[in-house]
Amino acid sequence: MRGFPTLRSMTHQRSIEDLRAEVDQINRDLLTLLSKRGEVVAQIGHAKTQEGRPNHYDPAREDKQLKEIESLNPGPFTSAAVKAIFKEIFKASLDLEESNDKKQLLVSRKVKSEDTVLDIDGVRIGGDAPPIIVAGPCSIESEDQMEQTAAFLAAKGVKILRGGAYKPRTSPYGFQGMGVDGLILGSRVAKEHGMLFVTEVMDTRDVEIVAEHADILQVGARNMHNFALLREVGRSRRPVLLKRGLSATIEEWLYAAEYILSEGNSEVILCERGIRTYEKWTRNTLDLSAVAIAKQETHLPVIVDVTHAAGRRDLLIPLAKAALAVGADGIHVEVHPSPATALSDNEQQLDFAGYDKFSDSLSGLLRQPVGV
Ligand SMILES: O=C(O)C(=O)C[C@]1(C(=O)O)C=C[C@@H](O)C=C1
Repeated sequence: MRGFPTLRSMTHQRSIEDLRAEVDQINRDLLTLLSKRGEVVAQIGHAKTQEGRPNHYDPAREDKQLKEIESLNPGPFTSAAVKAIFKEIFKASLDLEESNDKKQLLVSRKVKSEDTVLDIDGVRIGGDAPPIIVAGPCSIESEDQMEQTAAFLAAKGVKILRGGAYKPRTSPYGFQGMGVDGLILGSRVAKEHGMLFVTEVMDTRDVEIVAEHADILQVGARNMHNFALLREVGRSRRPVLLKRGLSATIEEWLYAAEYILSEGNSEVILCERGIRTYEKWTRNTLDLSAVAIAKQETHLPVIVDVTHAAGRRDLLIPLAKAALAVGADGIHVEVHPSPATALSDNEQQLDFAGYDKFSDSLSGLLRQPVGV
């Protein structure tokens, strides 16, 4: 019996090898076209950046292309399959545009590969410098309080004294800080003990006066999105300690730093201080990956404020150890002679005995730069 003719006997069948060779050539052609598309799209991305459009995603443009692709689809692939492939192409194109954009950020390691090491009157921060400690009370409250704290911390080798003169309080009726008197006091006491003085500036109108008294200007978490303030501290020519915003993404934090660098001030210290999450057992959630990412993606020093991250004293030692283990260039911790009577944050500041225990536990990690 001869039976029905098979497909093979009806057509001249090409061998699998032969067909695969043709597929290989089509792949090469597709790749050439894809690369060509990528280059054109990169130019679109560049033009968008120059127009000041940081968000390159354009769903309307994608939709228009998908509609045309659907109407022209000759088969054999279904429209759904072809659309899925093109959506992947749009996604890769968008990633390309955005990564090109990031490459040009002044904070990026792609622009400056070596670590930025700050040298503020001989105090080195970042790079191969040993991790630093920034310590002091939440608020500057009195001469006695500052004098006692500075004398204690200086004797322990702490080189940077912190203290808030302007306090961003949740309630407008809470203690708002000593203002200019606090600045004068903080800077005098720090100088007397051979320390640098860091304090927060909250208002563009105060940048000049704060820069006159402080060695480092702090931009607090609540002001990380205050772009006018970021620009102003960028023009101030004082090093800036930039805290990450309460709910800021890493990208937003790095863009905030970019604002400062773009004004010509490259002396920025990033400070991770925990972010808001659903977790209630800590005041914030310390984001250690943000520290590792900021170290990887930027050339700036990164420190960790363990006090605000935890909001509780019993976690300060393990969190500081973890921060140093992931590469932090320093630790920020609040210390007060009598936390119970402090005018702000009295739940979380360390007393002197607490600080002794804290620094003893970290001593091995503080002497040597981690990873060297
Ligand atoms: O046409 C643009 O605006 C592009 O940025 C290019 C492109 C694309 O790949 O076609 C990429 C991302 C946008 O979401 C839309 C379109």
